[in-house]
Amino acid sequence: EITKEQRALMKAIVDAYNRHQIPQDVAKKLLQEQYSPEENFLLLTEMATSQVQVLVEFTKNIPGFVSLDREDQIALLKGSAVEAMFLRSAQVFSRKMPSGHTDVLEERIRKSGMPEEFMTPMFNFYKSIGELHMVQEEQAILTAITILTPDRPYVKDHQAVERLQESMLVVLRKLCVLQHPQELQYFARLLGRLTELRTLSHYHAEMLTSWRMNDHKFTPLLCEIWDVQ
Ligand SMILES: CC(C)c1onc(-c2c(Cl)cccc2Cl)c1COc1ccc(-c2ccc3c(C(=O)O)csc3c2)cc1
Repeated sequence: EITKEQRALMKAIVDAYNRHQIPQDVAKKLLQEQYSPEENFLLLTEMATSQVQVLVEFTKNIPGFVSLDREDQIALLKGSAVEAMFLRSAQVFSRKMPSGHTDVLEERIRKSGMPEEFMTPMFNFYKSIGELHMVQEEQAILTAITILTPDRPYVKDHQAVERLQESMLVVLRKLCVLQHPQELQYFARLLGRLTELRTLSHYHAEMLTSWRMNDHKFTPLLCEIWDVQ
């Protein structure tokens, strides 16, 4: 019962999601570089910077996004970047990466000078995403839904964003019923992860502050999207 235009919407989002990925040479660095807190932090910074670039390209391909008010587009990207990156890196964790990327990413995050108290919620989230066994379409649409969240700071035209998010929520709900017929509450569980993402995003803001305290440097792109420095 997915309509023609809903299928077109889903295809556009999934194609954009697959088209825009971290370049292999950047991802491969996870395996190559040394292990020291400084080296790990630098690598993670490079990953995040590359991921933000990928995220911007993906977002521009979400049907209707570029027709939104320009300033609202920026507000949505800034407000959702961390959450979208948690979703993306969570999928890296749950996907048994070839050549052991997964534990390498965990290893580097654990030894990057990140304050201990953020590790537990972060890795609990990664585990809870892994347990969902999301198909690629669900991952792509859930990321788009996260980006098109109307109540981000400084968004002016709530309505316009809500309309776009609404149409994607409808598609996601139908997809969940089709992909996970046994699990009646699967869609509700997926949305529950979005709530968890908000909490992680608040933790992340504190993490940034504590990193800046012991003067960790970020790239210009990250400074801009996270309003630091
Ligand atoms: C500035 C830096 C220290 C930082 O601050 N907070 C976070 C941060 C952390 Cl530590 C966790 C979650 C979110 C953020 Cl922003 C980070 C690191 O952010 C990352 C963002 C994205 C990846 C990431 C994505 C995709 C892929 C793929 C793939 O797609 O094939 C293969 S390898 C890989 C790696 C890793 C780390």
